[in-house]
Amino acid sequence: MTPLSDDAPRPPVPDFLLDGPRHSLTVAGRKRDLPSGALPTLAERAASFFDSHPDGPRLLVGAIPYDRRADDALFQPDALVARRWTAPAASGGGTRAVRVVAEPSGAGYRAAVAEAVRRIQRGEFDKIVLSRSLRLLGEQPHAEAELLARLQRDPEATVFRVPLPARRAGERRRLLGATPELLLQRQGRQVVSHPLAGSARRHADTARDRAAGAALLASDKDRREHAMAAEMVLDALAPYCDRLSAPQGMALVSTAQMWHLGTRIEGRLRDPESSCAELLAVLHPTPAVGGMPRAAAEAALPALEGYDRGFYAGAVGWIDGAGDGCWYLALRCAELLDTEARLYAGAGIVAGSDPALEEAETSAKFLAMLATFGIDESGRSLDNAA
Ligand SMILES: C=C(O[C@H]1C=CC=C(C(=O)O)[C@@H]1O)C(=O)O
Repeated sequence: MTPLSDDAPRPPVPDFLLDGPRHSLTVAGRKRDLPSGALPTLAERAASFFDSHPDGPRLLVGAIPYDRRADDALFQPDALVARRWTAPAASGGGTRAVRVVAEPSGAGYRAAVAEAVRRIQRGEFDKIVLSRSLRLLGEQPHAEAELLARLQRDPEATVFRVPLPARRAGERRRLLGATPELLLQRQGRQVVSHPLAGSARRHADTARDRAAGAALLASDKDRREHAMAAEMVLDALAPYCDRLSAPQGMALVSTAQMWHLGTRIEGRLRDPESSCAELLAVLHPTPAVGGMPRAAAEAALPALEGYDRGFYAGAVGWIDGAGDGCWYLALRCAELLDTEARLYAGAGIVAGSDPALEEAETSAKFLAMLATFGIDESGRSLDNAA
């Protein structure tokens, strides 16, 4: 990738940020947008972009939406910021009053899960990830720097902030969150993907927390849910690799709030010309966010969820002129508009899934993001919690 420049400005809120235990990138300024398009055309658009703009940086950052046919949002930055971004000291802005509107309602979500389980029993598909959303309606714009600083408190998650295309004149739209899941990293001939699926809420009490992790690792439902995601990633990468393995097998992965089942997959590309964008087009969406088989789950998803996911469960990251790149799934996130934030969380549904437990799992996945707003799921301030 383009070398870092130490004199690049350090913005109060970066134009694009990816900051986690294994990868970190901050950029300032937006030089040019990549003409948008669907994921299968990304590799071709990126190649022609770098050909026609040799001035650099040879880097594109941004987001791809959940729907692989919908337009992505990538841009070439003015500069890379050398130092790790942390919120400016006096960013201020604590908890603000917000009203929480669940879309769908809890009952609506449980009904969708029950319907998905019936369809799985009928053999329409084996797995589908169903999400629900919470709209946080406030009276003042959200303090973005403060939200990002709070997200950065979890050392296991990768914090991201990315601007999204406006849907109407004057709209300021961006996505921020703290994701646990690496979709794809390509560095030279090395590729890594770390699919997660199967989840349990963590606990403050150490013994209870360990027991929750151990129960997850032993859960047949969660292991089946996970295996479908890991196998699809292995199958998708296999034709591109001359070596491909999951050295540690299925293992526990944690964030501050959640346990997950994860399989770290590492491979070596057969053809050094296979670019990150080309591989993304094959991988996305994996059954960690979509379903299995992909086409049947995709066809059922819009009616079961009742909304367009937009960039939630898409991916955020970068690609460069050498074909390298690094992309994380856009999970545990909020789409910020002026005074509104929309949060999303999903859960993998397989045979035997229980609607109430899946709803509880999505509530647990909302915890990290809600805590950054200082509220619980019903909008009560955490500062006043007994
Ligand atoms: C779809 C989400 O999580 C995915 C990642 C990890 C575990 C998952 C699960 O157990 O269902 C999901 O596949 C989300 O956080 O919205």
